[in-house]
Amino acid sequence: MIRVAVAGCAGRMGTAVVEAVGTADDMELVCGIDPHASGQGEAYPVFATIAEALENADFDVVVDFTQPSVVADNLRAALPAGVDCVVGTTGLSNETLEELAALASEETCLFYAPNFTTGAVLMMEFAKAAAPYFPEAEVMEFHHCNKKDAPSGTAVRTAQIIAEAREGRASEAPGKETEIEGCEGARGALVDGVPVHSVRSMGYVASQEVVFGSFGQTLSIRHDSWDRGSYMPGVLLGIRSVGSRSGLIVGLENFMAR
Ligand SMILES: NC(=O)C1=CN([C@@H]2O[C@H](COP(=O)(O)OP(=O)(O)OC[C@H]3O[C@@H](n4cnc5c(N)ncnc54)[C@H](OP(=O)(O)O)[C@@H]3O)[C@@H](O)[C@H]2O)C=CC1
Ligand SMILES: O=C(O)C1=N[C@H](C(=O)O)C[C@H](O)C1
Repeated sequence: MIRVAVAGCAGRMGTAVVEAVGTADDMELVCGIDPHASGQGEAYPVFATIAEALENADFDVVVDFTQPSVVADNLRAALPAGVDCVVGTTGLSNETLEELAALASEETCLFYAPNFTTGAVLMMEFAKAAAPYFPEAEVMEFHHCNKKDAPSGTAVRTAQIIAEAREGRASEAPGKETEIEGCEGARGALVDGVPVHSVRSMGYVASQEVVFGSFGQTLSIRHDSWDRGSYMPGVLLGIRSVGSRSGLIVGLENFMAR
């Protein structure tokens, strides 16, 4: 049995992870961690902080779906204690992830996936394949209005992948210099030179469209998550995979079978 703790267990994603882990035959939900969970009605122990959980419970893996402002401190506590970390919380830079991974004991794994759906992973792979053939690329992402970070982690990763595949070639489309005074932001945020546009609205869970442009043609690659259940097979795959890996691993593609 893989012994699992879920940080952010009272949140939108944490609630779904608790349920998914609870139904997996090879996993045991040891505890939740969330400062605002009541700890009363839950069928499992809940601690307010990861420090309390590490002191009072024994688990192999912590799954973190908390907030950009707290995830780094959670990892700073878990990694030196030899607990493998499966991280979905977005907002950490590659540099911070590398610094945190250096705190891990030798056999411990820090796994971060900006998106746990197979569809989004494929969207990014298709974008990587298309990028060298198109002079222009823009990323539009659409999320529920309670999301705390913008751009999304998926959009940041997609822009990085496109920039790498373009090998430094800059976009030829008119850029931020064309924004009208007082309307700055109209051309989006530049992430590694790729404009990213973030929409926040009721009605969405998470969607992203990557639009590539060339002479007389566009190519649109779109992915939609309409239910948080879409992330759960990827989260469970991450939990099952980290025990046999060590160091920093970024992206669900590292564990997906072909
Ligand atoms: N990688 C992926 O595939 C996905 C990633 N995400 C990311 O996951 C993160 C969480 O998203 P979502 O579930 O919507 O957010 P929520 O705000 O619904 O959930 C976060 C939970 O974490 C709690 N929390 C706050 N501080 C701590 C702490 N120190 N320790 C433990 N728990 C804490 C919050 O409590 P309180 O609200 O009371 O502060 C809340 O209950 C975001 O960064 C989001 O971008 C989301 C979906 C998919
Ligand atoms: O906050 C969310 O909901 C999501 N966050 C992740 C991100 O920032 O990319 C993954 C997915 O888009 C849902």
